[in-house]
Amino acid sequence: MPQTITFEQSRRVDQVAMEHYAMNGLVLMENAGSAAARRIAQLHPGASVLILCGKGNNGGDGYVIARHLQLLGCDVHLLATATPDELSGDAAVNARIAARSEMPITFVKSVHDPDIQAAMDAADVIVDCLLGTGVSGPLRSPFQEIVSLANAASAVRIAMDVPTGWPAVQAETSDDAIAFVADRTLTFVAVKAGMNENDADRWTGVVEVIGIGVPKKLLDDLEIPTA
Ligand SMILES: NC(=O)C1=CN([C@@H]2O[C@H](COP(=O)(O)OP(=O)(O)OC[C@H]3O[C@@H](n4cnc5c(N)ncnc54)[C@H](O)[C@@H]3O)[C@@H](O)[C@H]2O)[C@H](O)CC1
Ligand SMILES: [K+]
Repeated sequence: MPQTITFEQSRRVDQVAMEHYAMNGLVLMENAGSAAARRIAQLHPGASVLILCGKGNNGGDGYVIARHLQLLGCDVHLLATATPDELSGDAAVNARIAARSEMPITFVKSVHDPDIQAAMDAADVIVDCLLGTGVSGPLRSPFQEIVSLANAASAVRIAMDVPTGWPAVQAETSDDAIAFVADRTLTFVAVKAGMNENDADRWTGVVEVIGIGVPKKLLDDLEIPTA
């Protein structure tokens, strides 16, 4: 049994769950986000949490996490790199729920917006939902700037699925590649390839696996460790 899975294998889990098992992507995102929120609230009860949301489903997870953290007694603030109308699919659904729930959301128009630094300074915990397994290459603006501001903040940093920018910085694809420096990474389904090699823990911190509720047979068939 492989102890880690590749990004491709992780995306395959999603695909098989939705295509072969007819699981709705919203169910997977809700399972992922609610389990992550429970773990974050357990680690940091009553914390003020800033959730950084990108444009894909990693960002979508962030809106689910925000909703469940509020229910678990945390103060949440969302920093969104896109408006709900700029999102698609499951991420757009959860971004709209967050907006209609009147959760505090700051939309990144300029990285020099003083509200961004203020939100970073006010946070006890910063959750990285900017980029997950859909990342390709070194971070493009404004992700680089947002990650740099987060890395300079005093908050505890938690990465969802993978630290944003880690694959590029691990591969050292360019000397200006940067990545989110997490104290802890909550990764979905299984530890990702490379997380237990070299000095990955410089960016991942402590790595924990979060299940997303797909059938055990699916994981067994894909030879993904379940315990
Ligand atoms: N089975 C599971 O593990 C589940 C995973 N979930 C989450 O979904 C993400 C993967 O979502 P996806 O939409 O495929 O990709 P991302 O959210 O990582 O981002 C894609 C988005 O970002 C842009 N982008 C790509 N590279 C860069 C870059 N270098 N700089 C800036 N922007 C970049 C790209 O254009 C897209 O717009 C997974 O990680 C999990 O968090 C499900 O939610 C639950 C089940
Ligand atoms: K991330």
